[in-house]
Amino acid sequence: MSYILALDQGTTSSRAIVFDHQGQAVASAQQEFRQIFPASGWVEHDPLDLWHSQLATAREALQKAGIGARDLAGLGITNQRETTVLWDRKTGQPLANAIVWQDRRTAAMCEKLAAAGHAELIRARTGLVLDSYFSATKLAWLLDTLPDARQRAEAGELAFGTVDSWLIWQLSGGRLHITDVSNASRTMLFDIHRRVWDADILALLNIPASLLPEVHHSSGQFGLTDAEWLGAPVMIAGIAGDQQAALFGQACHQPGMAKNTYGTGCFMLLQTGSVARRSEHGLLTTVAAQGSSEPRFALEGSVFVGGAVVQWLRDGLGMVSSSQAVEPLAASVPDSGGVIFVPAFNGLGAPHWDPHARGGLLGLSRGTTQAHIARAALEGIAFQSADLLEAMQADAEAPLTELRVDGGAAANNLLLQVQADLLGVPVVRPKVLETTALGAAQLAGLATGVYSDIAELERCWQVDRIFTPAISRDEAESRRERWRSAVTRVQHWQG
Ligand SMILES: Nc1ncnc2c1ncn2[C@@H]1O[C@H](COP(=O)(O)OP(=O)(O)O)[C@@H](O)[C@H]1O
Ligand SMILES: O=P(O)(O)OC[C@H](O)CO
Repeated sequence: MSYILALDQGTTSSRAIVFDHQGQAVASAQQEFRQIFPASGWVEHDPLDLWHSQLATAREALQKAGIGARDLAGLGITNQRETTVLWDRKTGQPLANAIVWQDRRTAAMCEKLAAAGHAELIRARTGLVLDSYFSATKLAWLLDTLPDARQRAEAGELAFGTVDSWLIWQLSGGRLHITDVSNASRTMLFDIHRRVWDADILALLNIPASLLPEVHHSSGQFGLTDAEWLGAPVMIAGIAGDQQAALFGQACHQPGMAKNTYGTGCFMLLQTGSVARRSEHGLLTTVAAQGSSEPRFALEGSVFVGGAVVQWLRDGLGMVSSSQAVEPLAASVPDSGGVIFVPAFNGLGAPHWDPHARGGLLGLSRGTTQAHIARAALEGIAFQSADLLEAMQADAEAPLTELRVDGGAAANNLLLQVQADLLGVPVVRPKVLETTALGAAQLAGLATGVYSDIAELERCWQVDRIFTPAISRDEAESRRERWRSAVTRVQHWQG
């Protein structure tokens, strides 16, 4: 009974990992699913794809581990955040595709709200910048657009959830409609200080409260899955948004510790303990995963396109056959040959918050090759993260001494070396790169007695490799100046 199953429902794939009581991954499974791009700046997922791929990977991981559901002490769920699902409470069927966090269709709605003077209230209550990134305006858009949706919502027939809620609803056969504080804090509907859904913001967007899930801590015995899914009921004991789960799995429990995850996007989180610090530099205040009743907060910088730029080189341009192949290609040239790639495919997130920016490849010359573009793409990921760290350093009480990293693209050594060079602080990669799933497993393990306390989790975290800065600060600053100049050229591109 000392295994834990972590379900990690990410933007591009669903993963399931079985961890043992020492936090070692015993078996894992992964499935990619369809990305739907119905219009420029729109991104959707089919909620049933999310559920089916997640269930299939859970079954496969158990099978590979050679264990059954009865061997599990519990299950932890972590997920792409903000992505908005609306479904029928009676049939469990989604009313529409999920609107993905990257989707910008509600940018105009946000601009209207800002023009009407609501940004400050939203900032003060939710810790967030008024932006289409978050669930609130996506849900309002669904209610405005789908026939009868608002009326049916008012009649209590519909349920809203981020992906954690959606999966838990399915896993529990519709018995549980819940979420945790870290996911709730990304909806732009949640008062992070009082820890309740915010009645004023709900009224502003005309969202009926009956749609919303119950909010819990991130660790606890929340309820059992139906036996039919995994062969026996399993206790759902951990829930957290993927970035907060990664902060937890990276053992960034002490205020001042930070991690950056290089997945589809890049997400840098700084643990601020019990203090909900307000950023003066374009970052978000968010709720960290909560292992106990003590509230925990973080400062977050979110970049919309990180590893996704590599996926675009692979799938959009056919330049590489796999994401891994980008590293040798980029390393085949000593620098980007003056090319700067600003991957603002869906606008720019922190610290710029510009939904109208679009991607730009600047500094092309007749001598530019695929290798230069590949290198510029990796540098573009690192430059964006450097902008986040600069904002964080400006907001933080003490300078950061290291940055812990994880996520799919953190396997790329060249990217992490460029990152350390630009930041001027060591970049530290842990042995377990699946820190998101690990964090979810740890939250579930704390609630089910597999782990005794946070100190035990801190002892399990181990370094794989440290990347130390290898260029002068002057050199780093001059490269970043070129980057900043490129960013100004792609801002406000799409009217
Ligand atoms: N070796 C690599 N170099 C650069 N990018 C990579 C590499 N391996 C994976 N990626 C990128 O990382 C992303 C996948 O990371 P992952 O953490 O699985 O993302 P998510 O949780 O957002 O689905 C993809 O966008 C992929 O292109
Ligand atoms: O699926 P990921 O790992 O790219 O994470 C997505 C974030 O949660 C979006 O805020």
